[in-house]
Amino acid sequence: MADTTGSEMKPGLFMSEKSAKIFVAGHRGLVGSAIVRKLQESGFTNLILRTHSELDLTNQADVESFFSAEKPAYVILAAAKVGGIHANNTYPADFIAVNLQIQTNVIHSAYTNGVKKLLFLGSSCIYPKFAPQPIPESALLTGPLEPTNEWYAIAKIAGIKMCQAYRIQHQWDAISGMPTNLYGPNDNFHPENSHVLPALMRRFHEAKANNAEEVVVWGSGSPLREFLHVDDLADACVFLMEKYSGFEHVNVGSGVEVTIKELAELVKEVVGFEGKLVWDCTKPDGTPRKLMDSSKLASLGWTPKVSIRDGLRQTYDWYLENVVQKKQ
Ligand SMILES: NC(=O)C1=CN([C@@H]2O[C@H](COP(=O)(O)OP(=O)(O)OC[C@H]3O[C@@H](n4cnc5c(N)ncnc54)[C@H](OP(=O)(O)O)[C@@H]3O)[C@@H](O)[C@H]2O)C=CC1
Ligand SMILES: C[C@H]1O[C@H](OP(=O)(O)OP(=O)(O)OC[C@H]2O[C@@H](n3cnc4c(=O)[nH]c(N)nc43)[C@H](O)[C@@H]2O)[C@@H](O)[C@@H](O)C1=O
Repeated sequence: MADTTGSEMKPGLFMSEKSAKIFVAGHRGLVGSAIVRKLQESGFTNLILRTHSELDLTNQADVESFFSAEKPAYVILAAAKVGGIHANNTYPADFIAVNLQIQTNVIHSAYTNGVKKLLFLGSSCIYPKFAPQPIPESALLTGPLEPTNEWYAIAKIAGIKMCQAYRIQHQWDAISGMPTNLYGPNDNFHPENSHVLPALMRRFHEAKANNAEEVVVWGSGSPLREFLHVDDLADACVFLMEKYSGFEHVNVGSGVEVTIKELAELVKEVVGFEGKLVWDCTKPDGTPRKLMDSSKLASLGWTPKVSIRDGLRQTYDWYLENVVQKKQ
């Protein structure tokens, strides 16, 4: 029986192959665009990119044709159906079906077409609602999930397990990273379907522009969330492609958490809104806390660099230049 952890695979090839074909799935998104920036900054010259309209990753035949024609050497899977607590709670069928289809198609076709290494991205929501904090990788599947996003979480857990199954049966180098809540340029600023940070940034900006007296924030404000700037995540993804070839998924967090109330006050300050906050407790809080233990990644030698205050300022500057000014 082969080594079930696939540990015979040797990391350390990726950074030496700057002309290797790398398929970044989801390259226009928050994470995918940051990964493209990081790979280009690192000197990679042969990125294979396809927009959603050029290649619908839920279409198995089209994904197989793409891989058969392009034969990328590496794949970073940052394409998914993604949204905040309201979107997850409202469209459970889309979140489980689309994500299972995308990841199953990409992981399988990558393997059958000779990709050397694939990085799958899950999320911190894979862990039980009341997991021990900070949450170690070993907490996976040890308790009930958070109901507002369990459908998305199940899809992501299936992605981790699929990577592990291909490592066991085929000795194929598929690895999984579990990012915490992310933010930064190219985020989704949709008023209803986005995550909390971009939602508040847009809402505070519009309130300031309209001289509104108050801004509604969802929930009680008491949940805690860990945030990581997407440039740090992209750096961690390239780091994992180079340094990690292991069976278990790897948490990718900042280790810094804030309450939603503290986050709202921070965003309010960065945007410069001077009105008051009103809390809409008809909206769900979701999981009370999901601070991850990222010591496994730290032990490999990676640490985050962007502080939340600097990250918020940089993201708001980007929002003003790329969203607000474009509308004028
Ligand atoms: N944002 C966050 O806070 C976190 C994100 N993650 C994970 O990071 C990854 C990327 O998320 P993020 O960048 O935030 O998401 P985005 O929504 O910003 O980007 C997702 C990308 O996937 C593309 N996509 C979606 N469906 C399809 C499809 N059927 N075929 C082809 N492309 C498709 C989208 O294209 P288009 O927009 O044109 O449809 C988009 O470019 C996901 O795996 C997510 O689970 C993990 C933890 C936190
Ligand atoms: C990334 C990860 O995290 C997601 O879960 P989440 O962290 O609960 O997502 P969220 O950012 O939407 O909410 C965080 C908190 O913030 C509060 N909140 C206040 N006001 C707004 C608001 O205006 N919008 C939103 N979305 N939330 C708000 C909201 O009530 C909640 O208490 C998964 O869906 C899934 O995508 C996943 O894997």
